[in-house]
Amino acid sequence: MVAIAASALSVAALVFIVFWIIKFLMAVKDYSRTCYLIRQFPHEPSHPIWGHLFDYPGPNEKGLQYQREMTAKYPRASSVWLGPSIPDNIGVHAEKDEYFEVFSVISKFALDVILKCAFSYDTDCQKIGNQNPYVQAVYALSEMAVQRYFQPWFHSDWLYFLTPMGRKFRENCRVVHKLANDVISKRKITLASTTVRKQEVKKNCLDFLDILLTARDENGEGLTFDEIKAEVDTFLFGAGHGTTASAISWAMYSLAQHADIQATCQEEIDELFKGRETDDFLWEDLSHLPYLSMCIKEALRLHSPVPSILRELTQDTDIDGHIAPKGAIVNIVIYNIHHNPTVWQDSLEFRPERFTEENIKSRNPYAFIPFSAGPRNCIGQNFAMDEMKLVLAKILHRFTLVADPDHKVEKVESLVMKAKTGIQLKAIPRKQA
Ligand code: HEM
Repeated sequence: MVAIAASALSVAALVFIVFWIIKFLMAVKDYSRTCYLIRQFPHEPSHPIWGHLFDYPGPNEKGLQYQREMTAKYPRASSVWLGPSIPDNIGVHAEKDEYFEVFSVISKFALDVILKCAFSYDTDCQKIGNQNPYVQAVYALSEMAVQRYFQPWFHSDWLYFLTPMGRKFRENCRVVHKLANDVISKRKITLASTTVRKQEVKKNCLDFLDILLTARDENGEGLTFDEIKAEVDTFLFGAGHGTTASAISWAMYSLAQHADIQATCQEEIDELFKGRETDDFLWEDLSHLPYLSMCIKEALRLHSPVPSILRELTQDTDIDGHIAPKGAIVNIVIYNIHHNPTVWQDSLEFRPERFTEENIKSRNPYAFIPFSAGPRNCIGQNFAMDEMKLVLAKILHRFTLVADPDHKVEKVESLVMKAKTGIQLKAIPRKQA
């Protein structure tokens, strides 16, 4: 009798242990999958209980192929919007002779740019600013995704969505997805019904959304609504606006800190305008700003707007004599690569001459990877470089930037590199400078 009870007890104990081992393995799997999903834009969970668990794994190869096509053709799409590409609010602060917080001004600008260039969509985030529920939701989601990432106990969807933060997250997802849905649906109708848009598409005046909606594979099949939405999300949140906002803000900060370097940029820009009647930039001007380009690259190195990326190993990999197993998630810290003392002497110094052609040639190409490297590198990098050149050239043509000497700027790693209490700069109109 005792023996039967003992063996029943050990079977129960065994079942209990196996149950917890399975639970543990599922939690580990859930964790790595969540890391992956958070790396993409955290789209709205498709199921009330399972949340993201059985959703599509972010943008697929077919979609990325279209994205690549778009970036190859982008000058035509975005040159339409070369005109107003200076952050409106800088002029307002300059008139009042006051310091302004750079991230908040530039990120609204960058959101306007990507919405306009990729989707021909006017939001005017710069004017409406934080009162716009859409802008609010975008910022809140970026913050929440980072908070969640650092709280592993919330990686499980069912627990997270029971919390007030999880519910707020979901609410914000709805706001954002409503906009994506509206933009796509409206364009579908315009494409189907207006000859003007069709002619534009024929003439190749495409924006990113046109490409997604009109592209067909070899069997004549297009992307589904959900696939298009995944691509729109990647462009808007995962990739196209926070990154550029961070890069422009930090470049402005470094230039403000180095009056001599800033002045050299201004001379280069003024030279372009000699003998011209308007101060509109031409598309060709972007290839005649070598010194400004060097400053931008040095800012990308020094501040690393995307500080780190994750990769899942598809095979056992020898890293410096240590074998990292297949399936492991590896964190590649771009910021550390950009501060490797064996490559970059005095790495915390802002020195644009590190990017003269000669210096670039003598360096390992993997020493500088702000846009990552390899087959999944940033497909928006040419667009981003042009956007940065254009906006910085426009700002420096009109203003001289000065940093607030009483404000301490401290880096804080988020999805993109930010400053703990922001960056405070003043823009002084150049005639008075
Ligand atoms: C200075 C600005 C930018 C920086 C520093 C940057 C950096 C990066 C990095 C490091 C990656 C690799 C991410 C990873 O592997 O986890 C990436 C991917 C990507 N970026 Fe950018 N990016 C910038 C601007 C943009 C812009 C403006 C767009 C869109 C117009 C864009 C679109 C993308 C897309 C779609 C991917 C995913 C590519 C893929 O998975 O194959 N990026 N970016």
